Amino acid sequence: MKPAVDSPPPLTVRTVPVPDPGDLPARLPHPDALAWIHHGEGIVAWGQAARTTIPGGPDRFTRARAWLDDLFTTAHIDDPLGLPGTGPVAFGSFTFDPAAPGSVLIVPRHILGRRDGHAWLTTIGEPTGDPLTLAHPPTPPTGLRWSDGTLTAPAWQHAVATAVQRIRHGRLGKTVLARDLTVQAAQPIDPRVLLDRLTTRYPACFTFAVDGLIGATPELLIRRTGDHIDSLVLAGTLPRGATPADDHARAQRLLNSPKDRREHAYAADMVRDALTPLCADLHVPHQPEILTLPNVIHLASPVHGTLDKERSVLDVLAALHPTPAVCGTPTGPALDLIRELEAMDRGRYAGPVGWIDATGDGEWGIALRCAELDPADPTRARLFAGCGIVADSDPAAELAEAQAKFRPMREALQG
Ligand SMILES: C=C(O[C@H]1C=CC=C(C(=O)O)[C@@H]1O)C(=O)O
Repeated sequence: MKPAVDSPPPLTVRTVPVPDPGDLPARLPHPDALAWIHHGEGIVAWGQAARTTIPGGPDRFTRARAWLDDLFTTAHIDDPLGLPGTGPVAFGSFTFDPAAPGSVLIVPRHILGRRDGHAWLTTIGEPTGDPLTLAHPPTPPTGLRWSDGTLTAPAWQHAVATAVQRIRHGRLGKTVLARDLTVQAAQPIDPRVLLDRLTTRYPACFTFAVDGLIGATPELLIRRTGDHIDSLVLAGTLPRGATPADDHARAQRLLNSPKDRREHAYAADMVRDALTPLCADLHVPHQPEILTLPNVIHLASPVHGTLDKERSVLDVLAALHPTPAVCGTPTGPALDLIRELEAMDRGRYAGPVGWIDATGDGEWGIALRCAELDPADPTRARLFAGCGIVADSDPAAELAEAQAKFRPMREALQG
């Protein structure tokens, strides 16, 4: 069965080179923004030429791919640049829980991109005047009121303590527990303000916006460029220190912490196991390195490989999600424990988020450090943060880590 879709007529797609557009979020003409930006480069987009929602189920990535193949293979494409992200593109965001509905793919009407000295504008369907002149300055959110989400901080610490007990006495090595916060603003929250603040403050992260899910994730799940793939596995975290010397000491502590190294190894090993059958060669470092962000320090393993045959970025993504960075090890029992102890619907938090073009190239992150606007009331949003839990995790330290992971989005909202 195919996903529930409108069946659009064949797409007409035209990509043209444009002068350097400068700051990408500043070019978005209205709040209904799509974005993927890293170190100031990437794509922003608006309008909808086609859209599908994908039900939960083990075949959801295959369904997504089938829908895109139909759309892109029948499209009339004029793309003199032929770069990753030129021609037609779909933005996507999948729910964390494979059984949950709510995953979405959107093919925008207008895509503005900048990469490696090239800039382009892609228009899908009939041109609608000059979309680059439509920008209106967005208004920052005001009157913010914060509340606990599903669990209070003490209740969440209790859930962490329960997870630790289950891990010590069961066959589970690791799980990942998240909590949510809610925020209420006086007016609808404009994603462009959040994108602007996140790209400025977290340039090394992948800043994204897809259908009201906005964030800046440091974790690259998979990038495909031709037959080359990259991934950045993260797990093991400390909040930033107060001084450079303190940061240095914390980085050493992280590298030498058996608890954090174990937490990281679960994630890196799973990514290696999932990618090995898809690759002609694969490099996963033996030791993690340190990634320092403005709010936290992570253990990080950059992974690179060459695919053994033609595979879309979605095929690779299907083999990876959910990794132990957001779920645990083994996957099934870890997922069951998350469903039981978090007592909330993660929605698209911790799911894959990114873009794919007609050649199968694309970049997908794990949707972390993010907020989801309430589709029924855009003055409201839910923020999420989670932590890997292993046998020797300390609930108070995990709470402090989660607070540090909320910071990018809290501050993007607060100014
Ligand atoms: C689940 C989150 O982070 C994951 C990614 C990096 C480090 C993590 C950790 O050290 O716990 C988490 O596995 C989150 O930010 O909500």
